[in-house]
Amino acid sequence: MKEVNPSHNPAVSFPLCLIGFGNAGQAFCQMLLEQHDHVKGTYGVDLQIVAISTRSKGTLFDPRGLDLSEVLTAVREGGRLDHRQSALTDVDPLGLIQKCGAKAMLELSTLSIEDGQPAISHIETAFENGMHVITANKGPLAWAYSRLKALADSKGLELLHETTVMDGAPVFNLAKETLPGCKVLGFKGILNSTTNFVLERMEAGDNYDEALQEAKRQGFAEADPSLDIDGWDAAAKTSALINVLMAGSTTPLTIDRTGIAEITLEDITAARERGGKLKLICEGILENGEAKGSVKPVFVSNQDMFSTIDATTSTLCLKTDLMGEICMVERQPEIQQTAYGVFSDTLTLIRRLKASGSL
Ligand SMILES: NC(=O)C1=CN([C@@H]2O[C@H](COP(=O)(O)OP(=O)(O)OC[C@H]3O[C@@H](n4cnc5c(N)ncnc54)[C@H](OP(=O)(O)O)[C@@H]3O)[C@@H](O)[C@H]2O)C=CC1
Ligand SMILES: N[C@@H](CC=O)C(=O)O
Repeated sequence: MKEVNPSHNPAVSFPLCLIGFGNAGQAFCQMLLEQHDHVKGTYGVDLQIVAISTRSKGTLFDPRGLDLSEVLTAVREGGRLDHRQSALTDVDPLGLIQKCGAKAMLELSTLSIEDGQPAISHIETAFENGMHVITANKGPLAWAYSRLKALADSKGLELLHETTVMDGAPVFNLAKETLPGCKVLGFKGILNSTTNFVLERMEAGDNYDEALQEAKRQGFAEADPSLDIDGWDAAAKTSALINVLMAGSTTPLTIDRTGIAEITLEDITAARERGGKLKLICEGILENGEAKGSVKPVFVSNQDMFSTIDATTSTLCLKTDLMGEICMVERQPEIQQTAYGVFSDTLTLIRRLKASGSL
C-alpha cells in the first residue's frame, strides 16, 4: 500500500528512546538514517532518536534529536557514545525513560534468561509514562507477556515484538493479522541461528569454537553465547510463541530444553550415515488443553524440509485449525533483518496511530 503524506502539512515529530545500542540497536539506527526521508515523505512523520542508554558505552539525551551519523561513527570508531559532550548524561535507563519525552521506547538490551529483567521494568516504566513499546528482547514476552499486554491495553498503548522470533519475518503479524478466525494449535521450527550455523559447520568438519566465534563476529550470537548453545534463546522464543499465539503461560524454565553442547562429531557422522542431520527443533503443542513447549536436537531425514534449513536460516510451521499447516522460511538472515524487524514495528506503530487519528 502506498501511503503519501496527503496534507503537505509539516511532518509530525516522533521521538524515540533506545535502551540498548549493540548489534541490533546500531543496525536499526543505520536503517533509520537511510530510510528517514522516505518515512517522512510517506507518512509525514519525522522519526528522531532522542535518547540512547547502554550498560557501559555511555548514555545520550537530546530532546531535539541526536545526530545518528555522528553517534554511529563514535561507537564504531571509539566504542563509546561520547560524540557530543552536551548530550551525555549519567541518568540510569529508568530515569532516562521517565524524562526523555519519547512517544515510543525500543527495548534492545541483552536477553536475561533468568527473569527477563531489567527489560520488563523498562517496558513497565515506558507504559507508565505513556509510551508505546517495541521490543526485540524476547525475555519480557517469555516471562511476562500477558501482564505487559494487559498493562498496554489498559493504557491504550501498543506492545510490538515482531523481532523477537525470526527477526523481521512477519511471524506474529502472520498469525495475528492475516489469519482471522484461525486458532494456532501448535508449531514446529528451527529458531536459533547460532546453533544451526554451528551444527552445519561441524557437519562440514569445522571446529566448534571457530564456528561460534564466527557467529559472534557476525552479530547473531547472544552476548553470552551459552544462551544459544544450551538452548535458552530457543526456549525463550518457544515460550514467547506459546504465550502470544496460544495464550499459554510458559517461561523459559518450563520449556523441556536440551541444547547442542553435548553433541559430538560422532553423533553428527552417525546422523549423516542414517541419511539425515541433527537440528535443534523448537515445538509448541496443546496437551489436554494446556500449551507446552520443547527444544531439543532431533534427527531430521534428508527428505524432510527442515534438513534444507542451512546456516543462519530459520523456519516456523504453524499448525492451525482452519488453515492447516503454514510454514515460513527466513533465508540466511543477517543483522539487517533484525534491524528490519524493529523498523517494521516502528512503521506498524505509525500506521496504527494514524489510522486511529492519534497522529
Ligand atoms: N542480534 C540479533 O541477531 C538479534 C537479537 N535479538 C535480541 O535483541 C536484543 C539486542 O541484541 P544485540 O543488539 O545483538 O545485543 P548486544 O549484546 O549487541 O547489545 C545489547 C545492548 O544492550 C545494552 N544493555 C545491556 N543491559 C543493559 C541495561 N541494563 N541497560 C541499558 N542497556 C543495556 C548493552 O550495553 P553495552 O553496549 O554497554 O554492552 C548493549 O548496548 C537481545 O535481547 C537479543 O536477544 C533479537 C533478534 C535478533
Ligand atoms: N542469538 C539469536 C539471535 C536472534 O534472536 C540466534 O542465534 O538466533
